[in-house]
Amino acid sequence: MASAKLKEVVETEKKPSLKTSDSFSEMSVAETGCLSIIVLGASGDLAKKKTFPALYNLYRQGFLQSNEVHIFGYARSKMSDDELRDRIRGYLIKKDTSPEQSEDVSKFLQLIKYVSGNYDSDESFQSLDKEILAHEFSKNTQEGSSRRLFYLALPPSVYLPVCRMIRFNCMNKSDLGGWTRVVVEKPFGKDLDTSEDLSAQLGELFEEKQIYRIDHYLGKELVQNMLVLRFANRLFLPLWNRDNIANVQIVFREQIGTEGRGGYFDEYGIIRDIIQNHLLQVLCLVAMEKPVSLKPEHIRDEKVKVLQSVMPISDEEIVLGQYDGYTADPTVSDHSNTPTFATMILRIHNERWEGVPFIMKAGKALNSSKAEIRVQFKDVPGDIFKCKEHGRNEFVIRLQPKEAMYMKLTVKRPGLDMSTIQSELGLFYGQRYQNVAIPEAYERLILDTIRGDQQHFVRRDELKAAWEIFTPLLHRIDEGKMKPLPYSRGSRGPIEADELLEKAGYLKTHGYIWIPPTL
Ligand SMILES: NC(=O)C1=CN([C@@H]2O[C@H](COP(=O)(O)OP(=O)(O)OC[C@H]3O[C@@H](n4cnc5c(N)ncnc54)[C@H](OP(=O)(O)O)[C@@H]3O)[C@@H](O)[C@H]2O)C=CC1
Ligand SMILES: O=C1O[C@H](COP(=O)(O)O)[C@@H](O)[C@H](O)[C@H]1O
Repeated sequence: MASAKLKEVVETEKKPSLKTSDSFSEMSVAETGCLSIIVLGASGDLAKKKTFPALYNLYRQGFLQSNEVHIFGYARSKMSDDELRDRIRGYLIKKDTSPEQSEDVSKFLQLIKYVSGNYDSDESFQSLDKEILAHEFSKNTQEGSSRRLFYLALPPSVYLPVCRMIRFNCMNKSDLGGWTRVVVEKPFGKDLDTSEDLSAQLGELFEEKQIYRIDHYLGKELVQNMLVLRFANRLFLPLWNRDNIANVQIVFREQIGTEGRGGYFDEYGIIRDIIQNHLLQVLCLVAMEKPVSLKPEHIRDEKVKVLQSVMPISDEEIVLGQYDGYTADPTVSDHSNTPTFATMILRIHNERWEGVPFIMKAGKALNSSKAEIRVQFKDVPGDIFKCKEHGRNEFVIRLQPKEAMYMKLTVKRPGLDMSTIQSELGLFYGQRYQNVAIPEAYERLILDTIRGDQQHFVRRDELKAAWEIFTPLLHRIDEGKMKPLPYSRGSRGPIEADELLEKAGYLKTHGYIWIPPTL
């Protein structure tokens, strides 16, 4: 008996914990019941490309154990368990997958069961509940201690009926340390009113602590690094303000257009798809004050404050674009006014940031794919080197691809002359952390939902404040009062966007060429 107990302890120590693993956040109850993860919309794009691969990666690393977890795919499409597994397999097996990994994939796929049903049918959700219960009984889980995670990989139009069905048919049966949590994808609404309406209705069904509004940018390595960078480095503390920073750019560029998602995109546009959520979340982390602690509520309190300090966006500080050929997509309206590109300036009215433009830029069908934060510092006062032509210090945090951060610096040009040149100090993750696999954003965030850590999820008041910033502008665009400018596929977007940047005070560094480090 004693040795069995010892074995159990050792095994628990070896196994990666589903509880929050570090002192950054707090966790509470002992969780012993089995875990059911239900992916609603299992036949869809997000599920196959992101959700199931993230679950597989968690399984592979031991965060999901086959003796306690079961995964249910749910959608209307008729298919067998094996048909769903075959669809997913193609996204898990790569050219370089080893035979051992293929075996792991097969074992993982055996944990998946498919249930077909409608999104507004009690009967369908009662069948789903029966399947989940059967799994829970098979694991001898005491009723009430089981954990149920519902992931809505679904179009927003069905969030409410689906949440109702979960609430009335599929909840964890009583409170014995178990739980029911619901992960909701963006977009959460289309403007302030629709979002508030959705929040109010969801709020009648679930408590805030059960709702996980996912924004996958919050799961990206360098986005998660932002608070550490800002608040754990003495170097940045005194510089991070209006006295030293001239402007900040937060940029998302994508080479692909809206192919395959034209119908969805045409209804939402680039501001709702990227800027109102992903880029705004990044802005919060760049601009917020130091939280009292790293508790999720303390961090989110500070994010809300900075959002509430953003001023209304002026029409003179926006450039919208639409790429040539966008409306040729049969799922897009011929006369669509939807922007596929936008550059705009946000201004934060507080002591730290008054007068510093935050330039938000996002576009599809551009000449490159990347996401980055560029913090441009002011000129050195009393410049004795007359080095203005070499440009300003700029701190760049490249979120993707190839995570990196580097500081553009002015140095003495090597050689006999006393002249200056622009160079850089850099940290390139691929080079510095060669043996570390950087987790996918979804992987990290799904693990957080299982651990009950809401730090990297969007709170209701945060969402409201975010919609308050963009709703007036979105309404002007929806009413056709603002028109997107045409731009060519594969270009930088409308030329007017670069002019806006210049007007905002961004100084481009001329003649500087970054030489990527080699391993
Ligand atoms: N795809 C992506 O890259 C990303 C998606 N998201 C968000 O994730 C969610 C899911 O996206 P995605 O997977 O692309 O969506 P899909 O369009 O692929 O839809 C998912 C599933 O929902 C069902 N469905 C589709 N349309 C309807 C409808 N009108 N009414 C009821 N059910 C419908 C279909 O399953 P069936 O017919 O079998 O029931 C479909 O397989 C969305 O909220 C999206 O905004 C967020 C970030 C990235
Ligand atoms: O949410 C979305 O994000 C993707 C881009 O995600 P990334 O992690 O590859 O940067 C974007 O393509 C899509 O339009 C949007 O809905």
